[in-house]
Amino acid sequence: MFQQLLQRIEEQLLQEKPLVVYRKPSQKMVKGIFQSDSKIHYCIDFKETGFVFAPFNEKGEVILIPIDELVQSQFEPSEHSISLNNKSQIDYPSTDIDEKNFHIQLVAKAIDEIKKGRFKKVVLSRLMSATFQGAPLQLFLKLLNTYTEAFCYMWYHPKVGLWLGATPEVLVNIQNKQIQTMSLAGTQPYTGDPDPDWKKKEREEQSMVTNYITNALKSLVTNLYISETESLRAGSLMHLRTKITGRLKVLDIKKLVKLLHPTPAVGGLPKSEAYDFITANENYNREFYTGYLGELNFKEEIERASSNRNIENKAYRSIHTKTDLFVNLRCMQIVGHNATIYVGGGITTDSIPEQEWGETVNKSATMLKVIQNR
Ligand SMILES: C=C(O[C@@H]1C=C(C(=O)O)C=C[C@H]1O)C(=O)O
Repeated sequence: MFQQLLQRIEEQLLQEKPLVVYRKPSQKMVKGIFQSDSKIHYCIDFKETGFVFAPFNEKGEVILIPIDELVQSQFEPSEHSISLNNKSQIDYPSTDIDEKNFHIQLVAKAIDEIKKGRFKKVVLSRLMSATFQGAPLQLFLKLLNTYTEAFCYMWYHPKVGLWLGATPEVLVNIQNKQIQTMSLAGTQPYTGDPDPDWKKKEREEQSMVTNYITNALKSLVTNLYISETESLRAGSLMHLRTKITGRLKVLDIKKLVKLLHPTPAVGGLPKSEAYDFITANENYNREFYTGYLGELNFKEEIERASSNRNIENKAYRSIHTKTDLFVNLRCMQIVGHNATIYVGGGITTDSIPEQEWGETVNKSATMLKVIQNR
């Protein structure tokens, strides 16, 4: 069965038609969505059904792959999955000294602006290049094997390109009017401790994200619930996560997504000042990195056991509409045998530029491990 899905993906790529193949965190089901033509469809009012792929730029167009054909199959991660603990195994591509200096100076400039009061937090990123052997589909299989707790995907559109990723971050899950989101920020390498100590800088940086999201949601939801903050492992990294749930007063996905994206976990705070700083200073276009992607308005049939209401003792079914969107992190764009890997980190007044550089190097390991089959 899984073999059939792989064949269908290869066929679609050969025909240069749009597709997305993905697996949600902690699930075994891999879904492939195949578009029957090569057009670019856009998501306009978020009432459409399909797989969305949105850029970081809020004003940029959101691409939609309609569900012309859906093929799904269970995937069993193989026993030979890649080890996530051994940092020394990675061969980091040599960096140009200018590249490193540029990032360090960029972080220093942001810290200055924070001290001047222009904004409180900004997420700064960079790209790096690496070459790989084999086919992109091989890389996707390695992602599935390695990052079982992440949302793993391969997305392709002949007019846009090919992207792969394994993200730990949910933008929002919506089922009927019930929503779940998260504030994810703060990073340290995973050393084997599932609940490490966190410094004040990381705690503050993450709580800024939690506060932003809860304030943004206040007017839209009832029953707002904020969980305890916990450590979350994402491959060879640890983050701080707080889950936030609520019930929408009115189901308006467009409004909700507009409010959440980009969260201060990938943009900054205040939103527009941080955004302006990023676009004026980062020196490259993030495109779909730190955008979002996932299922929009998928119909899901839920079968429930018989109840008193069900006299004939049949299971009864109900149709739910579900939206599951993820933030596009730990991702790369593929052209031929070259991968462009995108990495960033949150800057606050307590940031140390050299360490922020190191954090982007650590984050690049997520994709490099897969590229290098380490
Ligand atoms: C921006 C990235 O990650 C985000 C930034 C984090 C941080 O600043 O600690 C942590 C998780 C993500 O919300 C990235 O992975 O490129």
